[in-house]
Amino acid sequence: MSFSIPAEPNPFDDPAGAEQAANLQAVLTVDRNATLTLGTDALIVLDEGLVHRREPRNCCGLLPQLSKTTRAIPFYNVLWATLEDFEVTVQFAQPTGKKGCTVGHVHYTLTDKSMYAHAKSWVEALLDRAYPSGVKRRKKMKVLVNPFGGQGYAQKMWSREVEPIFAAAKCDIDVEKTAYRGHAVEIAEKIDVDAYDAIACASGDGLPHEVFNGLAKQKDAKRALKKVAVVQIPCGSGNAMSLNLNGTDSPSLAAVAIVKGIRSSLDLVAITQGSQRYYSFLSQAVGIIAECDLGTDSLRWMGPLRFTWGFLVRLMGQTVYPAELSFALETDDKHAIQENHRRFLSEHTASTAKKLSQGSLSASEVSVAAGTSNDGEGLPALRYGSVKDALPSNFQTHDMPTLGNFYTGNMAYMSPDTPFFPVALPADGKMDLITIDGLVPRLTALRMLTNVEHGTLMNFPEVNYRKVSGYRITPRLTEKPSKGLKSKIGRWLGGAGKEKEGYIAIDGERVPYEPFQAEVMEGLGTVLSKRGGVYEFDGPPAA
Ligand SMILES: Nc1ncnc2c1ncn2[C@@H]1O[C@H](COP(=O)(O)OP(=O)(O)OP(=O)(O)O)[C@@H](O)[C@H]1O
Repeated sequence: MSFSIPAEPNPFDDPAGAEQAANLQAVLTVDRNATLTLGTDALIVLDEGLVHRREPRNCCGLLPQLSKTTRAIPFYNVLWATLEDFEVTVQFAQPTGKKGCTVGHVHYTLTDKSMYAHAKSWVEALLDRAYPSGVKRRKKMKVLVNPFGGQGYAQKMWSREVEPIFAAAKCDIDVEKTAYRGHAVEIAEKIDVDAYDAIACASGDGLPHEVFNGLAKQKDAKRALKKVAVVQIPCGSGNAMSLNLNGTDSPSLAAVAIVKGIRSSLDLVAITQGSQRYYSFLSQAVGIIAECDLGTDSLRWMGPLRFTWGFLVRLMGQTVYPAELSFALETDDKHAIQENHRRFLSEHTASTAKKLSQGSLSASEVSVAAGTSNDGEGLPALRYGSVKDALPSNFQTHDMPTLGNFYTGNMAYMSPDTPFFPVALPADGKMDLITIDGLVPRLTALRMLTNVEHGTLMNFPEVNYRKVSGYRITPRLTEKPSKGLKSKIGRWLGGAGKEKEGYIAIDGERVPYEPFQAEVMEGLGTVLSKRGGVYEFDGPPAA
């Protein structure tokens, strides 16, 4: 029989002393009598040698006021730290206004050589805080640059704003320019997924779409999509992926977010159309949104305004896009959808805080990290069959002769300030489906438009907001009126043309105006994101 003595507090323990020892571990004293301290969220640099000249306020303004200089560098901004030959260097992302950052550094010499071992463990402790558990250091990345992305500025943005940040963070980079449409599909189809952590697309949303589709063509597609994260360096005209996952469309800020990115799962949507199969990560649009995205070429001179203008013209014309729509409904209770989203976000915040305090990976990250195991062969079978099959029995069908807007999203933001799908979640196994009748009063339609940026569009009774797991849409061909002054002026203003063909956009790319069927493949894709598991839009304000 054994028994244990209950733990008694040791009267010789000195908690204050232990704390002091920990504090000493956090401090590195360097030359110029400066100290580098690991604070709660930031590296604190206290350097008495750095003296500013402040506004002369003393001695009749003749003497400069001397002051100690303290600087706080958030751990999130720390890109790398080294100790080489008694030289300590910390490289970090230094903000340059609201929309960007460059690489800055602090550099000191260790004067007390006996402190070398302490300095070595201090640098490692700094790196542990800069790259907490779950954030991989020195990521290996294949960078694809679309030389035509962002009206031809993508290459410049990559080399000026992003490459120096990846280099400072010691990422292992292999760069390739895409040479033609579809090139990124081929590259991703052939890539050795074991050689990279991520494929980073210096582009708009077109290249990530191609990369997901290329990975989906690999022999061991499921594993490929789990092993390699797809990320966007926002250098295009549409940068929704970066806005949603990293909360920015600034290439340099996104670069830091990628360096610090947490692997997370992303639902992909499998689409069948004719004999084609595509994978969509962002959205599918039929009607007004697709037409504004793809059918306003005559208005290119307007720049980004062309989309809003095209939208308004169609709204005022009460343009309709008749279709038959069938879907597998998960829920259409908007109140329950918003409550569920709020609950998910607060649980995510709580589990992140717990993870940070324990320094451990969350369950979802563990499952994504497991992509290194040999757990997949091909892609999952289609639960609902293809567009060529009979409709599944759990699909409900609606005839929509006056459909104005059909928009399905897998992410919240579709462009800056437009969270069309404010309650979308990255890996909930559901698509967010919006339908709006084309004949809603014009004033209501205008009010809807102004509500999009607040994430409150879904609150309009005229807006159907559903969570679905699959759908089929069969758009009907309609000939728009081609005669008459009104229709001519309409077309000149970028309105709907007389063509029978309409527009369907999948992730912003045009596909044939033919029926298609879609279904969610839960968590099939992998991305890197700032907060891991949630988007950078926190949902509509509570009512
Ligand atoms: N070298 C190339 N020449 C022509 N097209 C290319 C090239 N490289 C990539 N593309 C195509 O450009 C398309 C748009 O790319 P991306 O989304 O990166 O840019 P973007 O600036 O947002 O452009 P867009 O407004 O046209 O979507 C993609 O479909 C891609 O296949």
